[in-house]
Amino acid sequence: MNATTGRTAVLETRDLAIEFGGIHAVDGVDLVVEPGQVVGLIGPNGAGKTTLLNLITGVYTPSRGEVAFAGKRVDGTAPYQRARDGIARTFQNIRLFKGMTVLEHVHVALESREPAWRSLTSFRRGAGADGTTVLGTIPATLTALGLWEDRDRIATELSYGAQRRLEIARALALQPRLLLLDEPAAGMNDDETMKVADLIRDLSERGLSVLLIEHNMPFVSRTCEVVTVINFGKHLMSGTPEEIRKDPRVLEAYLGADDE
Ligand SMILES: Nc1ncnc2c1ncn2[C@@H]1O[C@H](COP(=O)(O)OP(=O)(O)OP(=O)(O)O)[C@@H](O)[C@H]1O
Repeated sequence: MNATTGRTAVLETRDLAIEFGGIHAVDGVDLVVEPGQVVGLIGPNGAGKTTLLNLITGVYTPSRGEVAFAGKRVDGTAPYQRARDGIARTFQNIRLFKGMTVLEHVHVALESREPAWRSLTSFRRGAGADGTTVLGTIPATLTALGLWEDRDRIATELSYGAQRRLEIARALALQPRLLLLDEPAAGMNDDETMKVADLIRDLSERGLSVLLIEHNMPFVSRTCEVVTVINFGKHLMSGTPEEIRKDPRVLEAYLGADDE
């Protein structure tokens, strides 16, 4: 519970950590995402950003610390359970199915959303087995992502940017409360990048909470209210995009990295 707002955070990690054979990939990170907030996660290559997402989604089990989703501890639950609870994600490397159309990808996500017994008896957060997503209907979702015209095309034959947009559409079909995006703007041109940024703002205005990893600072500035910087697996600072851009600790972290 946030002492200032009195609201329960959608996501809260406390002292979250994992090590791989002596490498402290994530080392005691506290992170909060409030309802409807877009939080950016930045840091040099190898800082631990994707590993943090993998801890939040349950791909990895933490060596210490906690993950709470909507006020309830979820560390220890399986990734599929967290997805059903309302945590959806996209990946740094595009993961689409060969031979499947755009529309089929969204339908598969929709069908995986509920256990069969539950979709017969109830609906969750205003959506059941009726085909609704965060953006209303599937056509509305695909239209918002500029994919409706391409709905019958084989997904892997789309442009790289369109494939990334499809991953977001697919994640939205899970009707999440928290959307985790790993470099959503990678491979997109400037126009596509800004359209996706505006879409993310729109989603947050509809109440969706978003945690995103991104290196593209104009994109981060346009979408995120708060940015958290991690370096060597540790929380370095949090602030507005403007505060982050000016902070000497952040500049130093990036300059100190070989490949940034
Ligand atoms: N499964 C794993 N086994 C061993 N080491 C790992 C594993 N996953 C991540 N690491 C290590 O953890 C550290 C953090 O990696 P991670 O991919 O989380 O960084 P990142 O901030 O997402 O980097 P990038 O911006 O390059 O994607 C790196 O040193 C990486 O090599």
